[in-house]
Amino acid sequence: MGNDQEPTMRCCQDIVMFPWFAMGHITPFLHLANKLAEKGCRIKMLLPNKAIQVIHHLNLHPHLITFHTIAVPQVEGLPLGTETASDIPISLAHLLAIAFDRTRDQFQATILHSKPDLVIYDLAHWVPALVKPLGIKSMSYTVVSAAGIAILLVPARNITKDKPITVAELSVPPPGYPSSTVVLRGHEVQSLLFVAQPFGDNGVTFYEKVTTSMHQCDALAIRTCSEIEANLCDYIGSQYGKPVFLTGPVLPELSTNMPLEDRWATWLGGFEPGSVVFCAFGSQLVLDKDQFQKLVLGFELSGLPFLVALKPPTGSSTVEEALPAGFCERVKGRGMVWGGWVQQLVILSHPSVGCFVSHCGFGSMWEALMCDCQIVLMPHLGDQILNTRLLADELKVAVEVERDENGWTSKESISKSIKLVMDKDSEVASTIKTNHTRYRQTLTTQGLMSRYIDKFFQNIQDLVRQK
Ligand SMILES: O=c1ccn([C@@H]2O[C@H](COP(=O)(O)OP(=O)(O)O[C@H]3OC[C@@H](O)[C@H](O)[C@H]3O)[C@@H](O)[C@H]2O)c(=O)[nH]1
Repeated sequence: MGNDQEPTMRCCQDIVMFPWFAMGHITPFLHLANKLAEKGCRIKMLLPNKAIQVIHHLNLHPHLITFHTIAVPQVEGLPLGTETASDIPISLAHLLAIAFDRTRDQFQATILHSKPDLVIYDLAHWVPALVKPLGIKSMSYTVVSAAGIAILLVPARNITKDKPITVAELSVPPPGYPSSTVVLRGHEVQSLLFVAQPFGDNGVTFYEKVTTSMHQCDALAIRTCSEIEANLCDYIGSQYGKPVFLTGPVLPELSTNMPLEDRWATWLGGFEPGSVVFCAFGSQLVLDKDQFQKLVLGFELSGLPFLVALKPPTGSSTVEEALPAGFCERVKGRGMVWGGWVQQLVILSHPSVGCFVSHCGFGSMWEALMCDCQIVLMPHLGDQILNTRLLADELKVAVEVERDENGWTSKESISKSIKLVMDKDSEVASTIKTNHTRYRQTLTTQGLMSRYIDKFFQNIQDLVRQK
């Protein structure tokens, strides 16, 4: 515990973590906790009970990382028993945000009792005001890319309740924005207008929540690395006028030595090295039936072997019942559409897999960068679009599937992109392969990730020592 009498001797040993109630946030917070525990920190994570049940097995240091249950209050309109974003459709997330803000008293009681040196949190914009008077430092930790923040969630946007942002304003990057490639195009802006909508107690908007969180804390942390997003991180730092500490992507140890399920090992083993196209769209996305059918028809049209792991589309209880007529017979022996969870990381490292078709969620973005498959991207929501621009247009390690001005894609566009990256004689395929190899080698350099954690650990020590 820090010693207020001897500020210069204080060290950051006791940390409270309070992530937004979504598994995509809670899991990376726990990965960071594991890394900090390796350095001797004691971490208390404040989480809903259901989340604790789901992730407790990922706690590698139970004697140092403890979970403290936060009861999620009932909010009108939120289904009974909702505790995390996984329990509800995305359209109800704003109600969960109200419940999240109403856990403030529980948070405060825990802080008063534990008196940590540092609170690491996200989206709980009221945390700095609660902990500062107690002499406790606070740090907002962004677990999505810097790209997902820099163009939208910065003070230069100046979105207020009285002056909601228009599509035209959002189409132009904010003043001083450092990239001409990581930008939004046409129809994509529509999907980001939600930032000006209420997302929490007392009508606070998503934009206010994030910008207040990032304004009022003592330092910012982002789960990325400068090899990929230096300019965007610098821009965020200059916008908020405070240090930005990078943790690196903090991926769990790549457990590719974990055996692949027999079913997939046998199936993939039947194909030539680098020939199979693998597709998965993360843990949340549910396509509508038309999009789902176009997608699988695109794989069929490519003529290549494929393994697609997707949730059943809207209105179907299985993927089988949603497949186009005659599809199974036509792709028999070379194509598989699976409606359940698969071991994405292990599959990506299988020698037969040569191409990854991804929605470019933040986790998948890093997994794509680290594997040696060709990458084809089909983003659907906010940060996935910006991650896609980063990989396809800035780093030039991937190809994005063409969409029309309504955001729709065709089976021909999907097949064209897959064939383009899989054609060994195509210049595009060879350029993205070369660039991808260069970034992969940089990111997998021995010691790179641990240097990020060492530096981050030092950063938080220095932070808590500041008056
Ligand atoms: O079948 C599967 C599907 C997915 N996965 C894993 O699940 C994880 C998915 O995480 P992603 O961040 O890529 O995507 P999600 O859609 O689940 O995330 C969500 O939060 C992060 C944001 O960037 C995304 O925009 C949002 O959708 C990856 O680690 C992937 O390897 C599997 O292991 N098997």
